[in-house]
Amino acid sequence: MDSGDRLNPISSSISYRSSHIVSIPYPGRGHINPMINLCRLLSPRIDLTITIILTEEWIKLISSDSSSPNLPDNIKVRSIPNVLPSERTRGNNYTEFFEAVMSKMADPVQRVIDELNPPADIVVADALLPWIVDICKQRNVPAVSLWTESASLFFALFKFDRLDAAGGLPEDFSGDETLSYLPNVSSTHIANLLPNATTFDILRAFSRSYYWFHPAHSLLTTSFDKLEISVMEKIRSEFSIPIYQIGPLIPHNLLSPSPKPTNPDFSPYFSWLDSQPNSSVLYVSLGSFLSISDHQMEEIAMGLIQSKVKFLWVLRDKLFCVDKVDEDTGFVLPWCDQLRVLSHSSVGGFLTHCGWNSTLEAVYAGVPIITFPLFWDQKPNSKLIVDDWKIGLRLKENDDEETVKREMIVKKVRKLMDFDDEESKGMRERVAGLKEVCQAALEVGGSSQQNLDEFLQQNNDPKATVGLQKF
Ligand SMILES: O=c1ccn([C@@H]2O[C@H](COP(=O)(O)OP(=O)(O)O[C@H]3O[C@H](CO)[C@@H](O)[C@H](O)[C@H]3O)[C@@H](O)[C@H]2O)c(=O)[nH]1
Repeated sequence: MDSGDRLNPISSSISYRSSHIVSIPYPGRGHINPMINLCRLLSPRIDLTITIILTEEWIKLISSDSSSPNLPDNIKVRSIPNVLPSERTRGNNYTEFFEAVMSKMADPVQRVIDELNPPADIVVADALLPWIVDICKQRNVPAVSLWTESASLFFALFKFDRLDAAGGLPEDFSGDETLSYLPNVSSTHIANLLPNATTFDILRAFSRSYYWFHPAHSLLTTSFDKLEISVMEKIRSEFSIPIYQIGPLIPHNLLSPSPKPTNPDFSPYFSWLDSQPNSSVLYVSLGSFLSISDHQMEEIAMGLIQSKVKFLWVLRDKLFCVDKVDEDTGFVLPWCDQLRVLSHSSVGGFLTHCGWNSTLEAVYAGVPIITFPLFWDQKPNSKLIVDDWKIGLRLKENDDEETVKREMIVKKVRKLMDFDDEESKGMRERVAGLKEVCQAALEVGGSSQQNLDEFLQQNNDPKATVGLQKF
């Protein structure tokens, strides 16, 4: 993308009466989930068709997810071939995956866009897909960017890119340099944004790839108005395009009614959760694609068991020490309906890798957190959780520690789940406060709903204002 692209809005003068929205998520769970939730929110609001473009592999993965109900009739899914490394191995070589997304997805996506009938009136694409700019420009279709990470990270990358473009980063960059300009966030070592960041080429590629929101028509974020106020003010002062905080984009409207044992969607872990005392269970999930060493897994398993706190643990492939886990200890399973689990009355804590969706889901459910960030935005997210919002504890006391030992896991788990512990009580109170603000944002007339309405009104669609229903 040249510097001109950064300054010239695509089709900013077009007023579109959107009848066909084409949605293109980045091919990863943490991006597809919020994009699909956005489509679900839009679908009843205006008279439109929505087409979501996914790889064949992702279509299979989504349709096998029993916790996710069928899409409304006006949302269609179109496939592109599996031109990327498989989701099952994505975590093994993230750089290779990212490069494939940058170089191999654009052609099949534009072929699908060109086949659509009726044609696309507007494209909503993940902020990580910069090639969408040229596709939209060539077809004179407005493009909207969806940002699925924190506003703080957005601002960090913006500043990083500025510094880089102005030659402000040293040649012998080591990663030890800090990003110290984030309002409300204490300084972050750049190396902390990536695992093994001995060079910053990938960070550069990431920060460049975000830059298509300069020519975008508008920017949607999965955050909500009162969560990251000062950093959002800074972002707004730097960008001329409209920015709408419409999150969290989580399936909260699908939470009720809860599945009953007679329902085919009912899974045994709900019965197990139902049988536990209030706020007694620690929910453990370390994300959808990154792997942890076997040794670390073993320490986590033994730490959880020795803590004597009951746990529900999502383990995707390897079932560690499962033979030692019975119903009096915990419950181990490969996948769950996470938002429903976090919202269950027996869940009182969350040990998480701090993906932004998981973070927002914990805030929505009012559950305090033990942070165990692995990669990318997860370290800054952990910082927000522990230092700024003060709703969680770090699992690692020392960042240089290679493996967190079982003794530390026992200590942190017991502390978080101890209702008499003053620090833990404080965290519970603060997360309950955030929960209220978050749920209010999603209510009828709440800020996220109003912002979504404003976004729709920006399209000059006369039907856009009728959508004031609960979403
Ligand atoms: O058993 C499970 C486990 C996860 N989830 C859902 O999967 C999503 C996971 O998203 P997230 O918590 O953001 O984690 P990742 O999939 O790891 O997300 C990637 O994308 C995020 C958004 O860009 C980034 O913040 C993360 O760092 C990046 O790893 C959430 O909606 C969870 O509710 C389930 O439904 N069931």
